[in-house]
Amino acid sequence: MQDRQEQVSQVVVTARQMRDIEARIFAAGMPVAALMEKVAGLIALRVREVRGSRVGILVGPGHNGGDALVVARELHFRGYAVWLYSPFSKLKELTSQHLQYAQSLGIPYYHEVEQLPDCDFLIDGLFGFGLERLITEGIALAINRLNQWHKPILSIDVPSGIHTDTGEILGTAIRATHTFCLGLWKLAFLQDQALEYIGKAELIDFDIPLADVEAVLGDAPRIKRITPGTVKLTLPLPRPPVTHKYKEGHLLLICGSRRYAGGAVLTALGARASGVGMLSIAVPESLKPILVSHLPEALIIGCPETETGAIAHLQLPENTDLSFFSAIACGPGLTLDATPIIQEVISGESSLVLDADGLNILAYMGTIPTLQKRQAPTVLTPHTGEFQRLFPDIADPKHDRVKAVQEAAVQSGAVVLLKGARTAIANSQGAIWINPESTPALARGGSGDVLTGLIGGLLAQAATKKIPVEDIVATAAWWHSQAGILAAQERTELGVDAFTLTQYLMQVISNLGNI
Ligand SMILES: NC(=O)C1=CN([C@@H]2O[C@H](COP(=O)(O)OP(=O)(O)OC[C@H]3O[C@@H](n4cnc5c(N)ncnc54)[C@H](OP(=O)(O)O)[C@@H]3O)[C@@H](O)[C@H]2O)[C@@H](O)CC1
Ligand SMILES: Nc1ncnc2c1ncn2[C@@H]1O[C@H](COP(=O)(O)OP(=O)(O)O)[C@@H](O)[C@H]1O
Ligand SMILES: [K+]
Repeated sequence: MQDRQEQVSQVVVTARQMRDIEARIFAAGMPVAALMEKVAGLIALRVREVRGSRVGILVGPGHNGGDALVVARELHFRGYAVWLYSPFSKLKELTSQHLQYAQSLGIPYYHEVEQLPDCDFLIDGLFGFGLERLITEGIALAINRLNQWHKPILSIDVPSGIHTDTGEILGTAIRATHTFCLGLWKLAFLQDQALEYIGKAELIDFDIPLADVEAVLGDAPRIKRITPGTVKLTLPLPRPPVTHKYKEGHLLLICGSRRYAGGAVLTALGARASGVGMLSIAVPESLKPILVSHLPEALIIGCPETETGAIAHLQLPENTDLSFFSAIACGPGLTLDATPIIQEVISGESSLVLDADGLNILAYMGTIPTLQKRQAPTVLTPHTGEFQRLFPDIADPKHDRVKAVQEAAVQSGAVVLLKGARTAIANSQGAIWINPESTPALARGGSGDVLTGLIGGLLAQAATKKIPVEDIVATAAWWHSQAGILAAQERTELGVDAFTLTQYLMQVISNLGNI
């Protein structure tokens, strides 16, 4: 049984779902004003840990503005110098009452941003999850001006101007340095396009009953955050005391070309870190010595080469065919000349991960519909460019990455992992995992190859276990980015080349503690 904190940390909601959850709480008897008081009281406690005592408070027309006013009042009583800014003449009733009281306490109130005195930081309560329309005119100008002050801005719930679900910028938006997400993680926090505006994200848990969350989310496919808790349930640890190498999975990697030898090595090192029982690596014959020198434990299968140095066709050892392997990962460094290989592995019956040129060949051949017919699981791991080539009829993932990856998984019948700052994974039933933490240190050639090997290795080890494939892919994505984070902490964001990344993978698991 997971504890409350762990369960809450996995939940992701849309604005609509949040509103429905709150409606149940109010219907059960919790007064709206009492909830606002509780939530804003928790925010005020957090704000008091921030350095500075002169605070500008941005007040919107809805309950986000109400939250801000409760925070303003609390800071005022704690001795802070507090100034209010609100360009709105019409406020919701509860918000209006809080404004009236704040004014009665003598807290100054301005209608123009220029009137705000110099302050140490700002608190943004202009709009929360109720914002649905574009921000225009005076308010947009005010937000742009406030951003230009380059003061720390602490946003309440979401940075004002960000769409709570898609993370789109609705006209303009507050560039927060810190955002306190209230109650449950909103989807925007996991959408790449919102990240620059959110700053450091923190969840303020205000005791939403999990029964209400369950009632609203129901049985529909969920969007979930990947957490250490979910990862621990999926890792192939502890190993059974009695086992042997073939029981711990046999992964076949098919990768590399004369032009791209390094990709094969990186994929293989990612696979090695997964702990897979047996690793076989099919490469063009001329790459064999490099692979042997990097991975003496692996079985290197040298294959005949095309004139350009790509694998011409697979030449597996005697008495071996593709069904011999628990999983196959295929693609990094292949070049487009390896097209027949992709046709062969798709028609095979092993779990299959396709990446890089594997995906490009797939796009070129237009074989997405045939993936639906595969009996064994297929995992596709595109970055945005590969995604667009593979799924040209799906709306640009830049607008809503989560929706895009969901559609792709449904369309292809595969588990699709869309790479990015917040990597998203979907299965064909529409369920989604999102990796909530990563580092731009990974935006570097070759780091995706490492991920492919890691996914392949975990898939091979899970072949005989009943773990959903998307859970395994999610675990690999989390593991990969945590290694990046760890490496960046020690070596800065410039110090995480893909080889170095592979050297940090094991430490992530040992840091996880007892499993
Ligand atoms: N429910 C609760 O009890 C709890 C809620 N909590 C807090 O409440 C927040 C949600 O509050 P909310 O629903 O009042 O919406 P909010 O985000 O403040 O703004 C909507 C207002 O903005 C207006 N507006 C919209 N677009 C506009 C535009 N472009 N330009 C100008 N105006 C525009 C819109 O007007 P309308 O569209 O109706 O004309 C409406 O008046 C939530 O994020 C959290 O902080 C917490 O305290 C926990 C308890
Ligand atoms: N800004 C970023 N923040 C976090 N992770 C990133 C960022 N940019 C890229 N990544 C991660 O780095 C990896 C890059 O993979 P990919 O584009 O396939 O590179 P390559 O093909 O060169 O190996 C992916 O796992 C992706 O999620
Ligand atoms: K806000």
